[in-house]
Amino acid sequence: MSAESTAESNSAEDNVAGEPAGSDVVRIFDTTLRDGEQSPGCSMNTAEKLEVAKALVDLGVDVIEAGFPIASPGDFEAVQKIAQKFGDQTTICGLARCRPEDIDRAAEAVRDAELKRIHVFLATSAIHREFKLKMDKDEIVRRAVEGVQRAKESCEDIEFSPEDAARTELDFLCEVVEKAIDAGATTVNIPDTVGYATPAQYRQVIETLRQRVPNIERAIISTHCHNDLGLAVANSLAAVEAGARQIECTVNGIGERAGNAALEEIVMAIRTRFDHYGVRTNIDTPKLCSISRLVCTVTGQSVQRNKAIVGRNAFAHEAGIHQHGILQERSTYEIMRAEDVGYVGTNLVLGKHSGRHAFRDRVAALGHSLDPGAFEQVFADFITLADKKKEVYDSDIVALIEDRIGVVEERWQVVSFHTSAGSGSIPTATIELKDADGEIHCDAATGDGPIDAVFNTLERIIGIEARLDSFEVRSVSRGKDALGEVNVRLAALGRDYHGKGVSTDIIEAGMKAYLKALNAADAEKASGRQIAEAAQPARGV
Ligand SMILES: CC(=O)SCCNC(=O)CCNC(=O)[C@H](O)C(C)(C)COP(=O)(O)OP(=O)(O)OC[C@H]1O[C@@H](n2cnc3c(N)ncnc32)[C@H](O)[C@@H]1OP(=O)(O)O
Ligand SMILES: CC(C)C(=O)C(=O)O
Ligand SMILES: [Mg+2]
Repeated sequence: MSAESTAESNSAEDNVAGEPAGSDVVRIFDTTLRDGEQSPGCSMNTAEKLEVAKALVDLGVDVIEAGFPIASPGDFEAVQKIAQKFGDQTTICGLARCRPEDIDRAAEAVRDAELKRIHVFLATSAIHREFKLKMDKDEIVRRAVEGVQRAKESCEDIEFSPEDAARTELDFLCEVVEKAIDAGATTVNIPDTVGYATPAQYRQVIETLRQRVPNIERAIISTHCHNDLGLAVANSLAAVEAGARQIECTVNGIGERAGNAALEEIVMAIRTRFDHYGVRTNIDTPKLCSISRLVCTVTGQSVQRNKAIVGRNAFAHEAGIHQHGILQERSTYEIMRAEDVGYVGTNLVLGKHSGRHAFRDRVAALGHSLDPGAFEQVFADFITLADKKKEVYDSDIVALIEDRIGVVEERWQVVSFHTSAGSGSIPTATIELKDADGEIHCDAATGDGPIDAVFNTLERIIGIEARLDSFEVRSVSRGKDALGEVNVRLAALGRDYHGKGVSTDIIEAGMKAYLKALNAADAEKASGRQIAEAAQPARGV
C-alpha cells in the first residue's frame, strides 16, 4: 500500500462516523471485568468495577461482561450494580456454567438491566471432555441445550460458548453450535480458550460453521481469542474476515495467562484498515487512551512502553530520519493520528489562574467525565499543583484524575508527615494519621531510607505488617518539578494489595501509594472478610 493511500485511510472521511452507510458493524463485547479480572493481580473491587463500567459505556462498547455471578457474593454484587446503573445504555452480561444454580444466579444479577444477556459455556474439546468434565459427547450436547433453555426462560439474549472450541473436532463443534441455536442462543461464541489457533485455521473454523450449520444465520458468530502465542488480535480479525460479527476483548489485553485480544488494537485495526475489513465498530476511539490508563490504575498493572495504540511510545519519535519525515508529512511514519486514540502528549495546558470551565473542558478532552464531587477534588489538587509547579501538563492532570479514581473507603488519612535522612543520620519518619472516627494517631519509626521509614511508621500506626513486593517510580511529565508517580504492591494478611500515589515529592507519593494499599487491607480486616476469602486472588486499590 502506498504512503498516499495510507494517509487517505486515516482521513476524517474514513473514520467510523464517516463510513459509507450499510457497512457492517462488528460488536465489541468487553470482558475486562470478567476474563480480564480473572488474571493474577487484576482483581477489582465493586467501586473500581463501576468506574470501569462507566468508562466502557462512554467508550461505546456493545456488551459489558460484568462478571461471573456465582463466583462470589462480591462478583454478584458488582454485576447487579452495573446492571442497575448502566443496563439501560449497554447490554450487561453475566457468565454461567451449564448448571441451574449458576444460570439462576446470573439471571438474578442482570435482572434489573433493560438490556441484559446471560452467557452460558461448556467445554467441548476432547481434552476437556475426557479429563476435566468427564462427560461424553451426548452429555455435553444435553447439558448445553438444557443450559441455554434454562437461561432463555429469564432472558431473551443468550450467548453460548463451546469452551476450547478451537481444539474441538469440527463435526462435533458444528453439532453443538446447531443445537445451542435451536435451544435459543442468539450469539454463538467460538473461544480459542488456550490461544492455540492460527489465523488461517481459525478463519477456517468460522467459515466451516457458516457453511455447515444450517441455522447459523439465526445467531451472531463471536470470537474470544487468548494470546498465548501472541495471536489473539490476528485470530479475531481473521474471524471477522470469515463473517464473525462480535469480538470479545479486554482493555489492554488483560485476561487469563497471556491475556485476551486487546480491545484498543482490534478497534484501531478495524478502523485504520477499513479499506481491508470493510466493517466498523461503535467505539469512540479518542477515549481509548483514557480507559487504558484507568484499567492500569485500578489493576496496578501498567502497559509496556511499546504497547500498540496506548503505550507511551506508540506515537513517540526519537530517530532523526523519522522526525524529519514526520515534520514534512505525518503519515510518513504514523498510520493513525494520536488524537484519534486520545493519546496524551505533554503539551502545556493550564495554570494556577485557570478556572473551572477551562479545567472541565480539558478533563473532557482528555477523555474523562467526573461526577461533581470528584471534579471538585481534582480541581483542588490541580490548583495546589499549579502553585508548586511552573508548568502543568496534560499528563499531570491525567495523573491527578487517576489518583482520585476508584478510591475505596479511606479509613486512614494523612494529617502530616515529616522525614529526616542524610549521611551520618538514621532515616526517620514521623507521621500523624486520622482514623475513620476522626481520632489522630501519631508515631515514628526508622528505616533503611526515608521511604522505608515512612512505610514502617504507617504499619506501626495501622497495626498491619506488610511485605513490600514491588516499588515503581516514574516521572509523570518533564522537568525537575515534575509529578512523580509511585506504584507499590505489597502482601499483607495473606493477600496482595496495590496502591498508586502522585506528588511532586517522591516520598509523599510513596507514602500515599503505601497508605492506599494498607487502607484496602485494613478495610478487609475490619469487615472480617479476609478470613473467609483467604483463598481468593489479590485485591487492589
Ligand atoms: C475459560 C474460562 O475462563 S471459564 C471461567 C473461569 N473462571 C473462573 O473459574 C473464576 C470463577 N470461578 C469460581 O469462583 C469457582 O471456580 C466456581 C464458584 C465457579 C466453582 O467453584 P467449585 O464449586 O469449588 O468448583 P471448582 O472450581 O473447584 O471446579 C469446577 C467445577 O465446575 C465444573 N465445570 C467447569 N466448567 C463447567 C461448565 N461450563 N458447566 C458445568 N460444569 C462445569 C467442573 O467439572 C468442576 O465440577 P466438580 O466440582 O463437580 O468436579
Ligand atoms: C468462558 C469462555 C468464553 C472463556 O473465557 C474462554 O473460553 O476463554
Ligand atoms: Mg477466556
